Amino acid sequence: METVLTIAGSDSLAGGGLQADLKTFEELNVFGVSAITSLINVDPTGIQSHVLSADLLSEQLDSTLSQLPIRFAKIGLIGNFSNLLVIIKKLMNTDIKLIVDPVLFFKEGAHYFQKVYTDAMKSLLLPVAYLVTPNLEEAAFLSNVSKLETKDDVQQAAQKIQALGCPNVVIKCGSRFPGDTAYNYLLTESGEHWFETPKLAVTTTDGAGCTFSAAITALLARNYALVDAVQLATRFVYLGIQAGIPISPHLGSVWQGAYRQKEVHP
Ligand SMILES: Nc1ncnc2c1ncn2[C@@H]1O[C@H](COP(=O)(O)OP(=O)(O)O)[C@@H](O)[C@H]1O
Ligand SMILES: Cc1ncc(COP(=O)(O)O)c(N)n1
Repeated sequence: METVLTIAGSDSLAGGGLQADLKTFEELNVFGVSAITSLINVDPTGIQSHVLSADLLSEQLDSTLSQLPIRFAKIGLIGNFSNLLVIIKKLMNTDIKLIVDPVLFFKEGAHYFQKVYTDAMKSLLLPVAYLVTPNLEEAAFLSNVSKLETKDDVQQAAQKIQALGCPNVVIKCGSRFPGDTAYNYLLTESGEHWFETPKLAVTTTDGAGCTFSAAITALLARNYALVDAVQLATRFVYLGIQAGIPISPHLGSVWQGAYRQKEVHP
């Protein structure tokens, strides 16, 4: 069985973050290990974040990378500039393929990141990544395209993000995009693909982005082609949102077990 690594924050409500990643890995038949960057608490007042030290992150990365044959790693919430530098230092001269979920704009509440951090994400992390999976707000931020309201806007933003040095980009249009359809747009060096599902009128989308990106990571580790991995990840997260766990009138978590229950697996 393939071992995949998530470098992410902990979300105590377990919708997103490393909990979502590890559950998704388990459901998709890869063995998940983790390096924790930070602890996040989501409550009705917003998000509280506690970033772990660079030394603690470094030790976890050494432990996993030195003892396990890892070919794919997913990077979620990093939290600050020093932890971003640790990740770059440990991973850039390896053959590990990096799937980066930027986690700059949360739907669970507002959170501010320093410019030195967001600049480093653009100039240091994306150029060494294999795939980046921004949500609509992150895509607008990374591409400097102010409004993503049409499919043309999304295509243009993906091209600009690709130009930062990451060969493959998936923009998750999700609930933020106008209309009744939830789109994912994949741009690779050899072409483009749209994936779509009906938009669900539910609040159980905490963890949707993490789950989607983790599903792609697991499937790539199982040698799926990127297009097929994005296709199946779209289905996996759709079912997870549909069967999600409501927490408050505004918030609920994706349930990663939905795909196992609904689909027949050979
Ligand atoms: N309302 C929705 N209905 C159906 N699918 C959705 C909905 N919201 C999000 N998704 C799916 O969840 C994935 C994550 O999207 P999104 O919630 O925008 O990302 P993030 O969690 O990073 O903000 C999308 O790719 C999309 O497939
Ligand atoms: C530690 C952590 N990282 C990321 C998210 C966002 O999750 P999503 O964008 O998938 O809703 C989260 N809730 N917690």
